[in-house]
Amino acid sequence: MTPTVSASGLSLRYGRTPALDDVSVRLGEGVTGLIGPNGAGKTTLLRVLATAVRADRGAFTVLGHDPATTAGRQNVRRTLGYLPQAPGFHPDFTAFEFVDYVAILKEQTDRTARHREVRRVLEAVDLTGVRGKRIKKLSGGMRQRVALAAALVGDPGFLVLDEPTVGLDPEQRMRFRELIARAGEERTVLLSTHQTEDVAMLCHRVIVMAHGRVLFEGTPADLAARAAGHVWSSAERDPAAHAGWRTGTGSFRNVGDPPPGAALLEPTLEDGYLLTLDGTPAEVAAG
Ligand SMILES: Nc1ncnc2c1ncn2[C@@H]1O[C@H](COP(=O)(O)OP(=O)(O)OP(=O)(O)O)[C@@H](O)[C@H]1O
Repeated sequence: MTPTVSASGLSLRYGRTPALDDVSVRLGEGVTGLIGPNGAGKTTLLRVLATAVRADRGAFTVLGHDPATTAGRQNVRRTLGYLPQAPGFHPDFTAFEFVDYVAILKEQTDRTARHREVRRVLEAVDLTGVRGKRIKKLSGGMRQRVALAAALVGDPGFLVLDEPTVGLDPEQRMRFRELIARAGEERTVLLSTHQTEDVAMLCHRVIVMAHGRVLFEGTPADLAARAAGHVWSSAERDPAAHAGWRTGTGSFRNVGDPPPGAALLEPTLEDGYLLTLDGTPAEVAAG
């Protein structure tokens, strides 16, 4: 992987809380998923990389630009599309007006070229038909697409998406995944999510964070493989399992250290994630 975004030793404290604790990551073209429990530091990492907040320590570069200098920071911002966790829409704006407003903030001063760009990004997220509608009248899924369109203005090389699939129904989520996959074809996308399914279906790399630290960085297959030999089925709940639940077939699926002779199951990414959070030694997969 040729890294397009590299961060090393990022640390940031809020009072006594280490939101980021010596975080080093490398991203390449395509979609990288960032998963971790509430308070893991995902949003903080995205905000640092989006130059919305500065780390106390550490450094990073985005497509060769170093935000440590004013000029470098400006270049990082020019190459960036950011979809924050709670996009601040003006509800009376139409979809077109909102994206146009973002395009103005992104220094697109030529009105004709800017409007062409606004139409392009709204088309890219399939919102052409409702571009004149007020945002308050759009569904949650459509609003998320307006926010994605705004992030895509100017064709940024680095797209930062903070939990973009939250609150979407399964069909909307599927459509949104399609759009993100398309967006990731020729650029670097970092996507924070609580859905291991988003990662399994969409991401070529995955980073697991907890307590401000990176616990795993590698491919989704590497993460699933961490649980090989640690997932088994049983007729009754196995008290030795770290986690276990009754499945639709009535048998239990257990994750942890199996008893001798257990009926081992093929691990999923979610199994690997659960075991990683459960204190498996921190590991960074090669590549
Ligand atoms: N502005 C802030 N002021 C004080 N503490 C903060 C601030 N932002 C984040 N924190 C704390 O930093 C830690 C990391 O928070 P962060 O929002 O980055 O986690 P997260 O992984 O994005 O969580 P979630 O999945 O719930 O969005 C948490 O303990 C949080 O309470």
